[in-house]
Amino acid sequence: MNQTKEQRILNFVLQNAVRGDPCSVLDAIDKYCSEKEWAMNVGNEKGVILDKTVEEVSPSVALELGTYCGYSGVRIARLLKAGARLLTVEFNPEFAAIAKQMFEFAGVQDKVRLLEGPSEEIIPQLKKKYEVDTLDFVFLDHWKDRYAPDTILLQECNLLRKGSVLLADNVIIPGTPEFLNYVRNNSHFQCTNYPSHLEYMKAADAMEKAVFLG
Ligand SMILES: CCc1ncnc2c1ncn2[C@@H]1O[C@H](/C=C/CNC(=O)c2cc(-c3ccc(F)cc3)cc(O)c2O)[C@@H](O)[C@H]1O
Ligand SMILES: [Mg+2]
Repeated sequence: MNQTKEQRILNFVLQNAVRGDPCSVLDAIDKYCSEKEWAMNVGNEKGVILDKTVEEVSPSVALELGTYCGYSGVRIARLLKAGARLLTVEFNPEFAAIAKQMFEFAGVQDKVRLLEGPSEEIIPQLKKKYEVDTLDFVFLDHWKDRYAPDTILLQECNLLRKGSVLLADNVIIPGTPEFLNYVRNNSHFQCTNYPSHLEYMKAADAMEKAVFLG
């Protein structure tokens, strides 16, 4: 049976990274995806913006929408303080299986909980089923037309508190126009744009930070 690209990425990590060393896992994924096969990981340039935002927020409870192979999940989890946790949502079972192995190899599995299913089903379960009060940080990197409806759903479920930070990938390419219009024209959000580049490419991309003002 032919391997998928995501399986090839995981195998490259298993053979080239160091078990228990999250940075070596990130470096291996970036090396493979820049030299062999492009993949939609947030990458190292936008990854630094993600790192700085996570360090600034120092979240106790973080949510990621769109796990994919687990690159940004490893990136976020490696920076979490003792006792803090990352909930990451993925509805493709194959990608979820890859990401789980990625988290275990990186040694961050105790900080990460992968929730399998579509975000619109998982988000309303976070309080009761996953014992979330409010979210300190949310990384949006799933289907781009889901950013806006899920941001609204997070508010409807009372999962955001004064100061909750949303960070959205790809606001230029592929683009998230509905989300940008929503948060930038909403007095309950304070927005900041971070110009960067598409992972592993020269094309311009950007991330948008939207702080919920309560
Ligand atoms: C139903 C809600 C819902 N619930 C749960 N999981 C969900 C979900 N919707 C999606 N997923 C999973 O998230 C991941 C998808 C991520 C989608 N990301 C891009 O499309 C993207 C594209 C480019 C790019 C491509 C081609 C170019 F030419 C340029 C740029 C660059 C980027 O950084 C990108 O993130 C997959 O694992 C889905 O299974
Ligand atoms: Mg992305």
